[in-house]
Amino acid sequence: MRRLLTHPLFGVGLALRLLLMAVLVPKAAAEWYAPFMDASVAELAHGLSLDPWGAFLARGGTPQAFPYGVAMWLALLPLAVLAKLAGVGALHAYALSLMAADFVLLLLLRRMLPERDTLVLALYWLSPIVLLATYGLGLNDLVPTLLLTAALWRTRQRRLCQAGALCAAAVSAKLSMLLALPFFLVYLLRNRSLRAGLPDYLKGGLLAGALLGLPFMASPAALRMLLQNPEMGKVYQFALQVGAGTVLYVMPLAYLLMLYLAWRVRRMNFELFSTLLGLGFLLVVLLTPASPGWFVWIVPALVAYQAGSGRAAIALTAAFSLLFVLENLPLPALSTLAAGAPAPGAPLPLPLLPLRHTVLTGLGIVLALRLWRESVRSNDYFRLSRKPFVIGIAGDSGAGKDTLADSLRGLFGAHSVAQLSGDDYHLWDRQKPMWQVMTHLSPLANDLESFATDLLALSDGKAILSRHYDHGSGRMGRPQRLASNDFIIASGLHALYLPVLRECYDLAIYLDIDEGLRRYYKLQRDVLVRGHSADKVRDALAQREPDSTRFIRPQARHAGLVLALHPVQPNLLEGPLGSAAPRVRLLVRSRQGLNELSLRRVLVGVCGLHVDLSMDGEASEISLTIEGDASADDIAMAAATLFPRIMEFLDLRPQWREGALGLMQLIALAHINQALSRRLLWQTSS
Ligand SMILES: Nc1ncnc2c1ncn2[C@@H]1O[C@H](COP(=O)(O)OP(=O)(O)O)[C@@H](O)[C@H]1O
Ligand SMILES: O=C(COP(=O)(O)O)[C@H](O)[C@H](O)COP(=O)(O)O
Repeated sequence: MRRLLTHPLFGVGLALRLLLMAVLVPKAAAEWYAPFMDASVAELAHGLSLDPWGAFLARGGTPQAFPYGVAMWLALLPLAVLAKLAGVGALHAYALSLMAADFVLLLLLRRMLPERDTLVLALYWLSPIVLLATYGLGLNDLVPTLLLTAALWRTRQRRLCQAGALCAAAVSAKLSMLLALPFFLVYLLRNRSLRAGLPDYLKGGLLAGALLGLPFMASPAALRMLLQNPEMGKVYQFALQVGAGTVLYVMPLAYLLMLYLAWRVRRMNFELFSTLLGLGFLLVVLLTPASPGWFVWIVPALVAYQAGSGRAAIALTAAFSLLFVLENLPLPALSTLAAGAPAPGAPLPLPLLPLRHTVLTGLGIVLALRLWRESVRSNDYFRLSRKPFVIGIAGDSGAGKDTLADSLRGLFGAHSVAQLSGDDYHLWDRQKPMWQVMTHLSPLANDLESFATDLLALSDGKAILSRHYDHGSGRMGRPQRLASNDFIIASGLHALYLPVLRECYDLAIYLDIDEGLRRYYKLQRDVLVRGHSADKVRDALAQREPDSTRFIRPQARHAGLVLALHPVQPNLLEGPLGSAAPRVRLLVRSRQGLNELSLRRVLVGVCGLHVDLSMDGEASEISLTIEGDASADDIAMAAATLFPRIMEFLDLRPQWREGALGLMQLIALAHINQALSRRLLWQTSS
C-alpha cells in the first residue's frame, strides 16, 4: 500500500481529482444528488428512516434527484453524515464519497492485477473516463461499478455466495447492473466445477436482494423516482423502423446476441467471462445515447484488456477515452462549436467536431472486436476442452491404476470426468474355465477391440454402452450408458498395449511400481477388499509372471510419464496384512518435460521434500526421485504456484491427496498443463 501511495502516478491522479473537485461544480451533483443526501441526513435527525425518497419528495424535492436504490444511498450516507456534523458542504461530502469508492476500486483492480501497480495507476487511476464522469460531471456510476467488480473478484476466488450478494448490491445501487447478471449465470452454468456453486450464488443474491430491495420496493416515492428516470428510455432510442408499426430496437438485440455468444462458448475461463461482461456493457454504451457515467462501467474490463494485450490496446483505449472527453467536456464553447451537422454548403464550423460521436462509436466497435478476438484466443485454453482431454494409465495388477485414476477424478470432479476401466473388458466372468488356460494379463483374455472402439467414441465426444466387471461377484454387469466428458481416464492392464489406444491419449502414464510393493498392495487389496485367499493371490502372482513380463511391462516405453513407487524400508513389506502402509518414495520419469526445475524448487520450498533431479544424455528423459511426506494442502499450494491457469479446470473443492498419491496428482497435473498448452500452441499456429 505504501508503494502505491508514494507512486508518482498516484499523486498525479489525486491532484487531478482534487483540482476537478475544486474547479467544477457538477450540475447533477449540485442540483440532485447532494441535496438528496443532505435531506436524508436531516431526516435521520428525526429518527431512522428507510424511505429517504419519500422524505425528499415530501420536502418538495424533484423526482429526478435520486433514482437509485438502498446500496447507493448507503454508500453515500457515511460521509454525508460526517460532513453534516463537521459543517462541510453536502456537495463535497458527495464528491469525497465517490473518491472513496474510486480508491477502493483502485485497490481492487490492483489485487486482480498483482505486481502491475504502474499499469493499474496509468490505466485506471488516470483514466479520463473515470476522472471526467465522476469529478467533472458528478456522476456516481463508480459505486455500482465497484460493487460489480468486487462480485467478479469474489467469483474468481470462488466465494460465490458473496459474489451473489455483491451482484445484488450493484443492482440496488443502479438498476442497469441487471444487465450483468445473465453473464454471471452463463459463466457459472457453463463451468461444471462452478455449477455446483450456483445455489450459493443465488442464495447470496436473493438474501442481499431482499435486504436491499424491500425498503426500495416499499417506497412509492422510490419507485416513482426510478420509473420517471429519463435514463430508462435510452435503451430504446436506437431503433430501426422495419415496417409499418414494426420497430427493431438495436441495443436489446445486440445484447441478446452477445449473451447467446457467451452461452455458445461451452467452457469459459474467468478472463473471457469478465471480458464478455465488459463487451456487453460496451455494446450498451455504443448502441444507446448513453449517459457519460455508463462509460465508467466498461473501465475495469478495458484495464484488464490493456493489461493483457499491450501497446496497441493501450493506444486504442487512450484514443477512445480522449474522444469521450471531447464529447462530454462540460465546456459551452465546445458544444456550440460542435452544434449539429453544418447546413449544406456552409463551411464546417470546425473540422470533424460534429463527427466526434461517430468516431467514438467507431473506435468503440474496434475495441469490441479486439476484445472478443483477444479474449477468445486467451480462452482457447478452455476451448480445447471442446475436444476431451484423454489420459491413459497402464500398469500391472495392483500397481495403483484405479487409485490414481480415482484421485485425478477427485481433482477435476466426477461431473467433468468419464472413466473407462480395462477390467470391464475381460472376456469371461471369474468362474469361467477359460481362466485355467489364460491369465487376465494376456491381451487375448480381454476384448481390447471394444476397449479401443469405446475409447475412440468417448474421445470423439460420443456416449458408449459399457459393462462393468464386479470384483465382488466376479461377474460382468449389464451394459450402462457412459457419456463423454471434458476429461476421459482410461486405466487398465493393457491401456497402452495397442497403437490405436496410444494414439488417443493426450497423456500416457505407466505405473512401474516396485515388485515387492506391488505384491504387498495386491495382497492387501485382493484379500482384505476383494475377499480372495492369500494363497490364491500368491498363486495368481506366480502364474501371471510370464504374461506380466511379456505383455504388461513393455508398455512402459510407450508412456510419456512413468511413475514408480518404491518402499523406503522393503523389510516392512513382510508384515501382517492390514499393517500400516509402508513409507514410499516416488520415482518420476518424464519424456514430455515438465518444467522440472521450477517443479523441484516448489517441491523443496513449498512441500519441504527431498528431490533428486537427473536427465539422460540427450535430455530426452527427466528423472526425479521425490522423498518425504507432503500434506494435501502443501500439494494444492504447489499446484497453484506452478500452474495457476489449470486450477480453473479443477473442481470447486478439489480433493487433493497427501503423500505419494498427492505427488502423483501434482506430477500428472504438470503434464496435463504442458499438454494443454502444447495443444494451444499447435491450434493457434495452424
Ligand atoms: N499411491 C498409493 N499409495 C498407497 N496405496 C496405494 C497407492 N496406489 C495404490 N495403492 C493401494 O494398492 C492397492 C491396489 O491399488 P489399485 O489402484 O486397485 O491397483 P490397480 O488398479 O492397478 O489394480 C489398493 O489397495 C490401493 O489402496
Ligand atoms: O488382474 C486383475 C485386473 O484387475 P486389477 O488391475 O484391478 O488388479 C484382476 O484380478 C481381474 O480383474 C480379475 O479380478 P478378480 O480377481 O476380482 O476376478
